[in-house]
Amino acid sequence: MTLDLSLSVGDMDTVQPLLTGDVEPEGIDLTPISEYPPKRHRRFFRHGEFDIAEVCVASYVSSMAEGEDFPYTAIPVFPNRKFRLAFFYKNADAGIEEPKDLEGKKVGTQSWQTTADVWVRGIAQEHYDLDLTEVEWYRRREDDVPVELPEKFDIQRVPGKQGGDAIYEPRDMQDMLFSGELDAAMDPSGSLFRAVCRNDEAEFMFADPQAEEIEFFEQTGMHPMMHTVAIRDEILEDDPWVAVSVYDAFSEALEQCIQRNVSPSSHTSLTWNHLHFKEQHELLGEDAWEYGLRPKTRKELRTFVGYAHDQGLIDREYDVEELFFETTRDL
Ligand SMILES: O=C(O)c1ccc(O)c(O)c1
Repeated sequence: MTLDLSLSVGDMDTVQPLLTGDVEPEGIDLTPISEYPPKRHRRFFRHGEFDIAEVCVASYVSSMAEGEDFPYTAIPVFPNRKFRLAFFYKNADAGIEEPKDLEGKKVGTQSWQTTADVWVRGIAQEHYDLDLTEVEWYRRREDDVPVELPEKFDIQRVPGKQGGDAIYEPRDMQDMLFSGELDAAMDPSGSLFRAVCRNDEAEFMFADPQAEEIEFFEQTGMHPMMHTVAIRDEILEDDPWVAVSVYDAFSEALEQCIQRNVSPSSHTSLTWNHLHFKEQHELLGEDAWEYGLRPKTRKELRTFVGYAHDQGLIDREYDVEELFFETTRDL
């Protein structure tokens, strides 16, 4: 007998074979649903949709707070990794040379719990000496897993488009950054990236973000994970084999993705994709996208948990093992 389960993931190449049905987890008849990250995370964490979902690591660790009983557990699969220093922008006239100059300034972020922004804030603090408590933060969205944030952080809501009793809709971060109402902003969605590439009012925080990211990798060996995969506990309680079956399916999908990327074939309009992949492989190593709890991934998770703790998202620094379903800790 097979189980009928729903799965929501993004549309990244790492998970495409699960969306197309080219890869099917053993014993499971999957209904795959592709959904854009913030909406997918909200639907899973707030509304309990989907049996299995690719989710934001920060909201997942926040859901583990003592006394809370969120009904899902992750497996060590990380379909989306990015350095994110290229997703950090400044107003061109704000007089910001380096992240430390953001002390006393206004900085936009998505939700406090957006994993990409947790990484960027943590790296800015650890590697660029930015005191996060000295920044005036503006967030666009409430966190998907509500937590009480420490008062030492000055976090305000981005002003709404309309005043009065109108339903709150945050003002556009691009307008606020370009006009100088925000001195800097973080945006993992890519919409500020496109705007910054086309306009002079704002710039990348780092003059050469790719060089900055490569240096970060050379110093730390980390390729930050954005997402993990969570499964509803009621399924794992009845059928614990689902965890390894889903892990294996994500691993097979990743392998197929890598095989496509290395081939100079006709599946992409990126003319130099195979050469770009070769360059990435030489820079980041064979395990750039590894799944499972190997030493590199353990370091990334420990660092992330430390950042999440420093930033008030979790009340203690969880051990890496605690984060994942028991049978998937040693795969
Ligand atoms: O909050 C966002 O916009 C956003 C965008 C892309 C992501 O991968 C993500 O996790 C969040």
